[in-house]
Amino acid sequence: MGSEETRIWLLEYVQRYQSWSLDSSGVGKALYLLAGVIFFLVGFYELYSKRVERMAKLPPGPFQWPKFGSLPQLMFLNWGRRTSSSSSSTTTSSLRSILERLVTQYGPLVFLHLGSQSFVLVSNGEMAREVLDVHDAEYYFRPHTTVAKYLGFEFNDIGFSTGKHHRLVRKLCATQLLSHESLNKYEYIRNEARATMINTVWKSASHGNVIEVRDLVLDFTTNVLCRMLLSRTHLDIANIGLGFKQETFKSLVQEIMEVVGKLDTSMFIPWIRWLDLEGRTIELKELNRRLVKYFKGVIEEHEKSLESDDRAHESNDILDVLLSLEGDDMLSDEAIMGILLDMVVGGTSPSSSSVEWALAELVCNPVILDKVQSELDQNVGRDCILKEADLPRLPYFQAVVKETLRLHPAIPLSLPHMNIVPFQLANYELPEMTSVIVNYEAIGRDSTVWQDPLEFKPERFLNVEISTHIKALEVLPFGYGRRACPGANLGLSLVQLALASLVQGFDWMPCAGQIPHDIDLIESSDFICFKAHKLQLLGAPRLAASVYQS
Ligand code: HEM
Repeated sequence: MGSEETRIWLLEYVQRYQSWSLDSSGVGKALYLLAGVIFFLVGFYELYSKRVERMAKLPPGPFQWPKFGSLPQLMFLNWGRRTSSSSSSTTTSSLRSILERLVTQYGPLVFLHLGSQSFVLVSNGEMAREVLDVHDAEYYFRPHTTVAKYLGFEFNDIGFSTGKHHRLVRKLCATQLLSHESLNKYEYIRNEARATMINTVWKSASHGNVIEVRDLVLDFTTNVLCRMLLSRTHLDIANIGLGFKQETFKSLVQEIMEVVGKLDTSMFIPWIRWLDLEGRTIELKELNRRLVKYFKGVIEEHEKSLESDDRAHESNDILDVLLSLEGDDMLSDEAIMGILLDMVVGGTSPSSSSVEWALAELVCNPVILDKVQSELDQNVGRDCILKEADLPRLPYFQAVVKETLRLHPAIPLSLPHMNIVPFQLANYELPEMTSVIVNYEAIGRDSTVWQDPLEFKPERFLNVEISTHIKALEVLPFGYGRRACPGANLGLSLVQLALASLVQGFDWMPCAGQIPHDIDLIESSDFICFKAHKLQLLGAPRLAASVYQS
């Protein structure tokens, strides 16, 4: 085609096009539509290719829908179904069985985008080391959730605070509140609370009553913690003249556990938080109001008592210590309330759940129970109840405790460990504000580390120090790094003292009509992993009557 011909063809073409575009018969509209579709597709391709590029750098995980991420799939997975493990009667909760499925499908690092929140689930020791050890400083932040605001007293407690304040309260825990000296100082409280517990079981057992192990041990741990912290048992709380009707700290803590355990939509879609669809914010505000009322009363009482001459130089309980801090260490009322609450919640339930699991495993495995009792008889005898100083001389009993903490970690999933800037994890790039959840339960049950991981076999800890396994990040019942449990030593003392005393003091058997095999080991799906059904047992005293009455 010559240039003149081309010019004419183009003119004709433009004229035809102009007539189309001016034509209202529909062809023009169709062209506009087509242009729109092309524009949209090009835009979508651009966006999608960037998304694919971005996602290629993320750990593997289920498909993400725009805006909702993987929420729809997780919601439609069968939350109620329980999966029985093949090699033991241990049964995982529905939530954790879903996570288990994700781990099987995608491996030890799973990326989940839920609503607008990013999560990474870490399920083996090697990956946990990256988060809790190598890059601990980058991953120790916590997201600012509604729970953190109201139960962390505006992020001033231990578990939800960060930065300078977190460093200060952790130092206080290590050097004063939960130090070895402090634990020694309060040994008499543990012994007195233990005596009450043993006496309660003895009375119930003499009447042939069924014993609810969880309630019993929760009473013991709450008594110890409340006395250490506030010099009062939880049962006193209704009497402090604050207008509470039969409010006990135990019931408050129970309510807290229930609210914390609930999943709510605004966790994943924060911009609908103001709607408070599930009414959770109202619940949390109300709990905060009652806690503040309670704690303020106790703080005032302690302040008055400290001002009086006789106690000014003598700190008796942990609240006294907190109120006596001076200079840079001085804490606000919010921080004091946060520390007290963290210690009661963190200290009571995990210790009680560990004792309940241990006793359930022992009754299910009578041969192991027998060995523990023989060891106690040989080393302590039957004329007196054991002392804490006897515990290091009971290696088989110690192995039972360690095995319980491995197989049934009280806190199976960590709180979120968050990075505030984008960060590299293994070969992946995690966007900022990703919440890393460490799956402590999966780490302790990793079949590449532990033989028969779902079997209760204390023998595996007989000749190996648990600290060796902890250093290798193969079992982490108390977490690791900056966010590791500050109350690990106290927790361990409570579990050991309660369990050893119950096993030395009584023979334990299932309720009438049951055999050991009937005791289920189904886990609850709560933040603290209790048995799904409370352990009910019959006890028979094995020591002289005078031991239970002292
Ligand atoms: C058997 C008993 C206990 C177990 C199994 C246990 C377990 C744990 C675990 C696994 C964590 C780390 C969570 C994470 O990685 O985010 C933790 C943190 C914590 N625990 Fe414990 N704990 C026990 C007893 C206690 C006691 C007795 C106290 C206090 C008196 C306590 C107070 C805390 C606090 C305040 C945190 C948060 C630490 C922080 O974020 O800096 N725990 N606990």
